[in-house]
Amino acid sequence: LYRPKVPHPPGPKGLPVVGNVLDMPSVHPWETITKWGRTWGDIVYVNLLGQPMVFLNSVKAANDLLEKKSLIYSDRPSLPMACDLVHADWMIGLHRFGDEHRAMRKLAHSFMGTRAIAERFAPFVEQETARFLKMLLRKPDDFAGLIRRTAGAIILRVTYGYSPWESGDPLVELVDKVMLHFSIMTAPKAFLVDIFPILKYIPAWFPGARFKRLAAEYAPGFVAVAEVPMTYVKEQMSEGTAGPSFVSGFLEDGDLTPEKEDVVKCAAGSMYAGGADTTVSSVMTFFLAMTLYPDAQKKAQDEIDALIGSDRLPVLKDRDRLPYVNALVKEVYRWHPIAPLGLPHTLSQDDVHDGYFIPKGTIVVANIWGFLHDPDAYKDPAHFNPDRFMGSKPETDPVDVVFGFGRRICPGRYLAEQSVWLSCAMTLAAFSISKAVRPDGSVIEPEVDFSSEIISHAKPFQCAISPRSKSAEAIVLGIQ
Ligand code: HEM
Repeated sequence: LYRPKVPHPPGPKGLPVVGNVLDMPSVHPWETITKWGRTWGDIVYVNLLGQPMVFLNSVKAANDLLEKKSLIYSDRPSLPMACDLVHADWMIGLHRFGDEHRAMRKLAHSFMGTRAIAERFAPFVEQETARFLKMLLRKPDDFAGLIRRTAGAIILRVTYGYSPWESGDPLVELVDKVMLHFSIMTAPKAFLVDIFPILKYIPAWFPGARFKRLAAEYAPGFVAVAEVPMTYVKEQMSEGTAGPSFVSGFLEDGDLTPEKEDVVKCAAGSMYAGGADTTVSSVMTFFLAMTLYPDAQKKAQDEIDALIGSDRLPVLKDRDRLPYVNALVKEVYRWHPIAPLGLPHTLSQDDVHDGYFIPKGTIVVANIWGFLHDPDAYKDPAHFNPDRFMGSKPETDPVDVVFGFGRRICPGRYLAEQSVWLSCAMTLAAFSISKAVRPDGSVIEPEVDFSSEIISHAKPFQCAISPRSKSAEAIVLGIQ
């Protein structure tokens, strides 16, 4: 039968066998992919050691493939290290597309899948964020640790009814370790076994099989992150002391089968892991931006003073009343999206799109950073400027893309939006953030750089954090 040859989408020409491996930088790959977009167009095709990959360089291309054709563009890559050796693929984010994934997402959706449902969490988010301010007053230099603890506290409270300790909490530390390993394992072709899957069968003592020993080291954390908090809820329930939570709500159901309990455990563990490291990155970016852009900070504080007053802290109900603060939070998401390349999707059957052939198994990556730094959509994109979202012709809302696409869109987005907004608004109301100063009076310029992992973080930086006024300090001291 005659079949006309349909070409792959255009892309940089690679070398025989290894393909484009040498073209793919490990530092800030989104910048190179954006350049490829300028040369090759919205859909760029590359081959990494025989693995076809497609990079989407416009919101339209991401919507056309990942939203409109989401039935076939919603699988995840099979990662031999993460999935076959560490067995981390019980997590929603790594789980193959199909009935189990759908069942976990359904549970997560019923728990936090709409803005209205997520609003039930407002009291927890407000209480934990207010506690964050109180701890920040005492330990301003530990702002990074306190941001991490607060994200952990919010997700652990809503998912398991667990309140972590102020520092050194075992569950916060456990999930941090697990997410570090998650980042390492999800870097493209991070381990030899990801390039040559057959290697998963060699014994751990074999020369070059370091990945096997690492897999054995990582695996228990991925079991514990699902089991330990689940056991905690069960113990609390048997003692009659369990607070309301996602897990206790389901465990109270008399008809719970062991299979359904397993789905609850995996969905809960996925939310706990997904919520631990993500909002942290956005709030750190907020602190960095406030250190560097005092005018934006002052404008937001003036708005809070004028519209909320200085005798109380903003709460989630104030969101619609603070347009500049809202614009500033949007700019935090845009300036540095926490997942610059989202999470990779995988195509589950051959597709022909716009005259190009994309084979089954292609890894499809949305260049979210590129969308949000496109000079045609955002004027002077490297500059942190909340005003771009004000006025009668605001630039496009980054929230439309930062949480991903289609049937894989972030299930925690409404909780995330609440947490990030409140951390920014409450911090702005109570504190002033500026560049740190050395004992000799010289100013410490923070380095503006972000890590290149799948969840990208601002590199550690210093800033000075102090209460804005005596009355702000008194309000923070009065927090319970
Ligand atoms: C600023 C905060 C956050 C951002 C920007 C963010 C962004 C994302 C993105 C881009 C994806 C990949 C979507 C795709 O594949 O197209 C994702 C997936 C996911 N997120 Fe979030 N996220 C955030 C916070 C959270 C929180 C707080 C939770 C948990 C409560 C969470 C849980 C998850 C899970 C479980 C997945 C995997 C979904 C799947 O594969 O079906 N995220 N997120």
